[in-house]
Amino acid sequence: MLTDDERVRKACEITRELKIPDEKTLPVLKKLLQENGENWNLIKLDNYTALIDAIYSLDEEEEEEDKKKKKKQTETSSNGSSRGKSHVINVFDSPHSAALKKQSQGSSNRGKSVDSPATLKRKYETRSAKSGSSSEEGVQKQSQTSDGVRKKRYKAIIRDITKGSESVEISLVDEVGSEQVPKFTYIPHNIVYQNAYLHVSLARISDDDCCASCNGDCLSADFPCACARETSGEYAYTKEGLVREEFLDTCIKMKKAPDTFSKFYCQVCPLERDNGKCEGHLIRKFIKECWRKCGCDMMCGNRVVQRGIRCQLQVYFTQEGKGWGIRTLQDLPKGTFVFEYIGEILTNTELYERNIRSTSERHTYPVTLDADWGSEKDLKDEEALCLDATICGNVARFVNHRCEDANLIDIPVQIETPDRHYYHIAFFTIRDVKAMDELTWDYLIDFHDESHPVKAFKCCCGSELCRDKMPKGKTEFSWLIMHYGGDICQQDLEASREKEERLFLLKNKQVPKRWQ
Ligand SMILES: C[S@@+](CC[C@H](N)C(=O)[O-])C[C@H]1O[C@@H](n2cnc3c(N)ncnc32)[C@H](O)[C@@H]1O
Repeated sequence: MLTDDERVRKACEITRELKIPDEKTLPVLKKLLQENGENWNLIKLDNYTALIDAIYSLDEEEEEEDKKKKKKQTETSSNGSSRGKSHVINVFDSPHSAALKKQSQGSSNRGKSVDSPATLKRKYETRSAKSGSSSEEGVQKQSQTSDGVRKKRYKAIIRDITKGSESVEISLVDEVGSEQVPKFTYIPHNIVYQNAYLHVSLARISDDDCCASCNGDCLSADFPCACARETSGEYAYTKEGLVREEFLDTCIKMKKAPDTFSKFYCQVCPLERDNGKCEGHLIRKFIKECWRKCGCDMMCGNRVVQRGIRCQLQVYFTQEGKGWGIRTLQDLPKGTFVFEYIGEILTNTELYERNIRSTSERHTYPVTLDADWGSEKDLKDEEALCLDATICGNVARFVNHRCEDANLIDIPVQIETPDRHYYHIAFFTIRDVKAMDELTWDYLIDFHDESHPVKAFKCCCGSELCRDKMPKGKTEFSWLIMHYGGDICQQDLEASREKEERLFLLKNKQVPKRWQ
């Protein structure tokens, strides 16, 4: 662990490499630290991008001031003799004058006070999350006027895409430097678009569905409260705020080997508009958090998702052709809650109509809320719900797909209503994740499904088990075996229940000896 002095020294070493003197670095650094609640992680981010940007912004302003001064001098002298005018230009253009100018800038810096945090923030925040054309010009102009060094450095485009609506700031950076900033409105909570009907009311929460007599932290009580009943009498979370391993592993297994779990089949499926033939909806495991009628407090260990994002995250432009993605800026242990998928709550009909109207959107952002359709009678199109983060959403709208070995899983979470027609989609880490790793989710796309009305994107996930790279006609199972080797006989393949079990093991690289 470095001391503050060592951190400052390190920051100066970096800026000195860019020929920035310490007397310029230090006051800016001080202001940035004040502004960010002494958060060194943000300062160090992407090799001190925020710091370097703030220093350059200061330079830009000074250059601007210099230009104005020069202009004024020129104007004044043009009112006098023309010799005076050329003299001013010559002095500023000679090598000697450049050195003089540098010196005078240095001294003016020492005398000059650094911008207030608010101004620095404004400079650094070159655009708001909802971009307009003028801010886009700003980004382009920046790259045109940059010198060689500046072109290479990372450009932080948005300091906080959440616009202060989350308890952590989430920056957006573009290391490639050529991408348009995404256009969407950041919302930290789901919101009904128009027709969706959410059965949320206090009257629906019966005594059995809450823990009115609890106090403080339910996880510290001697016995699990009513809210743990949903998860077999044990809370889904540990005291450290992570999803319990056993619960998490069952959820993972459910995703990877769905055919070994119960499914609900609609008679006429709202998702299969054309032929209506239902492919089955998994009856998922839910987490149930304490809520309004419960007696515990907000810091109760059984309230994790509802407290919102706590991890340090960043949106960045991926190099592999996936567009924008999300990475973690800190190590995350297995079972950490990362974010919820937030968007507009639409009925299936509304989504369908929206999709018909939409012009060629490169990326898509809807997720169906079908984790417990089995608990209701057949749902109609105008009842079935989904979340669409295309226009309004949170950071989760940037989560990219990865085949088979993604590091996040979505788990349905019941919070304000026992009725699972509406619920929250929360993302947790499946394994330990290292700082700067991209956070990914397996969208479970079948890349070879030609009957699907929406053509899947060309997958660039980079996974060894990429299903898009799987040769056409190969079953997923044989593709995995091809990858890991093994002499599985046809009978093995046919033993379908076990097959799913084996698929799960193969995907987790736990291939039993006899199969290798
Ligand atoms: C929910 S968005 C994810 C954020 C998106 N990358 C962006 O720039 O806004 C889903 C879209 O991202 C792109 N995408 C996600 N994962 C991908 C992958 N593995 N390969 C290629 N494109 C991917 C696809 O265009 C997809 O429709």
